[in-house]
Amino acid sequence: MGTMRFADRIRNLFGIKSAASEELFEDLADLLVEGDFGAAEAFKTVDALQDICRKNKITDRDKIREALADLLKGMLIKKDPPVFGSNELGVILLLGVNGVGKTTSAAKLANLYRSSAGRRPLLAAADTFRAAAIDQLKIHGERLGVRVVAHKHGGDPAAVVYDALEAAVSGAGDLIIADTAGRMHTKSALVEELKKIDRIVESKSGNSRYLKWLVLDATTGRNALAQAEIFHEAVSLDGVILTKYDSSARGGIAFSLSADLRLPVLFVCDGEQYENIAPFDPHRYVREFLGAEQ
Ligand SMILES: Nc1nc2c(ncn2[C@@H]2O[C@H](COP(=O)(O)OP(=O)(O)OP(=O)(O)O)[C@@H](O)[C@H]2O)c(=O)[nH]1
Repeated sequence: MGTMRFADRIRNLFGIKSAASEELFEDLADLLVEGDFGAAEAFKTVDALQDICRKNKITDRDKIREALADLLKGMLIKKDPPVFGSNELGVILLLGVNGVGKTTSAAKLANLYRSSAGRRPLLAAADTFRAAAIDQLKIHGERLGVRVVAHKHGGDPAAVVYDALEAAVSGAGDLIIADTAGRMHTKSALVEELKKIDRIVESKSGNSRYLKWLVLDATTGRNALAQAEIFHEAVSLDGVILTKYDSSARGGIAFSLSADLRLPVLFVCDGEQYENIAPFDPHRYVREFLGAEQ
């Protein structure tokens, strides 16, 4: 992405004092591609922007930027995070490759839903492939005072979720947040395992509200979209959590997730602390993407 932050470059592009030219739109298309847009989508967006500018006789760069902001906002699927009913059991399966921040996000969600919605979360350590993942979730559980349902390393992850469901039904909690494996011996083994967990939760969750969220590292660019495609195809996702949004290397993956996969971003995480999670705010996301000052 070069040495200059993407947001700074976008800001520079619109900061030039001359009137808009064909070149501005060409540079913008290039920048959008660097900001995690697919090439086709970047050109489509810039074409639409040029149309709007022509129709409305907009030539001022500030006004073009405003039109772009509206266009980008319109691309994003807006979906509020779920509010669970008072007698409703929620089951959230967190998916994603290793290192994206799944375990941390599970802990953040447990903390958030407990403090803001009065839920009684249960963490389920369904990444049994990596011993450290189980330990890490247990540490979060101890720190937060949240019960962690775990089996031994190498155990059956579907059985862990099953146990968490039994525990919840017998009164131990009303929101299961399950951490799953991000890596196995092969990609197909991982996909098969996730499908199996999905089948079991689907069949055992009865009247509960079962949701599948993918955790994506906002700094991994188009690679994040490739991950989303694989997981979405395997288990049909309900939404995305974007992590590491505090990094300057973040791009605009939410646009492609909306445009290509019709997947909403539900939460954005911007740090390692439990409080560093917030519902996705399209307005703010677009502002920051376009290099607005914080
Ligand atoms: N800066 C920043 N760091 C984060 C964020 N979320 C998670 N991390 C860090 O990213 C690293 C990986 O997070 P984990 O939660 O262990 O990731 P995981 O996806 O569970 O990965 P595995 O346990 O390896 O499967 C940790 O050092 C986290 O503290 C975030 O929003 N911002």
